[in-house]
Amino acid sequence: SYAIDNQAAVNQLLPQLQDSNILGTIQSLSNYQNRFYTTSHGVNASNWIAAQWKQLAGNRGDVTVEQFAHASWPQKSVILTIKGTDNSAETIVLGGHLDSTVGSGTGESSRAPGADDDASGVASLTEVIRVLLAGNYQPRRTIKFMAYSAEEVGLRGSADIAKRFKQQQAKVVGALQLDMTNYQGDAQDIFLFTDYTNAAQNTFLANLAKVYLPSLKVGYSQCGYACSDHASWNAQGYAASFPFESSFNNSNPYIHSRNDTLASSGNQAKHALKFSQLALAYAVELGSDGP
Ligand SMILES: N[C@H](Cc1ccc(I)cc1)C(=O)NO
Ligand SMILES: [Zn+2]
Ligand SMILES: [Zn+2]
Repeated sequence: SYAIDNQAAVNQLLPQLQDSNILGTIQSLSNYQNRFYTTSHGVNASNWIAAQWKQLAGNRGDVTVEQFAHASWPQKSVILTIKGTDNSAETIVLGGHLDSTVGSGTGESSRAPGADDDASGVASLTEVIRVLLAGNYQPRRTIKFMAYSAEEVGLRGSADIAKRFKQQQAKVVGALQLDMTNYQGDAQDIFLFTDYTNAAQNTFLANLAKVYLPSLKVGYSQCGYACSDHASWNAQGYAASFPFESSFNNSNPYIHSRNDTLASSGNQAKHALKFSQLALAYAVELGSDGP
């Protein structure tokens, strides 16, 4: 059940989320020449995220960081796990993709900053990790944060991982995807996508926004195709959701080009902060449910 019954914990943690940290992470990630799944820069960016998340993990015994190696390309996905206390068999997944592209023909020397697509999503998630761990939050369910490789070439990193989880009969209660969180194309703040997602979980997210983020306007939209990694979890029968920065018609025109920079999103991360807030509420409300 999608009960909203952890106001104390969520309201204590929400104010600690800071857009300045999100901005810094987007800047660092978009400084790589590109983060394409087959280049040295792409491999380095994955290693940088793993190092950042390891730093945030500190010496918490219930937190591990691993890199998930993919068989046929060099860029690894990154997974941070906060092991649950008394309901650790049930897992919540929050993801974004770490790779970037400027379309077909992207190679070693291509300039693909990918600030919005999807450094913004990885940065939004990294700030949630920082606050959960700094606040010494201990979930009852296991929470996994994932930075996927090779999303731009067919959701390949998340497909590998979701298939592995299904093979292992993992009990994934829900998966949330953050892909493009920082370009505000519309007056509304957050758009919940209704295709390749789970309707009940989408309603839960809309309710979380109503309770915890009452000043935010929530809209709905569709991609019309499997447009990000939520579709990999959906394909394996898991409940997936995809809160997005804008409506389909007003989406960021700069993506998949060298102009997908922080400057194209107004040199700010205030829009991305909203997604950290929603993701934190989602992680704590779902993460705090017992067996
Ligand atoms: N196609 C997706 C981006 C994307 C997703 C939704 C909408 I609406 C517009 C654009 C992509 O490139 N993900 O990396
Ligand atoms: Zn993307
Ligand atoms: Zn993309």
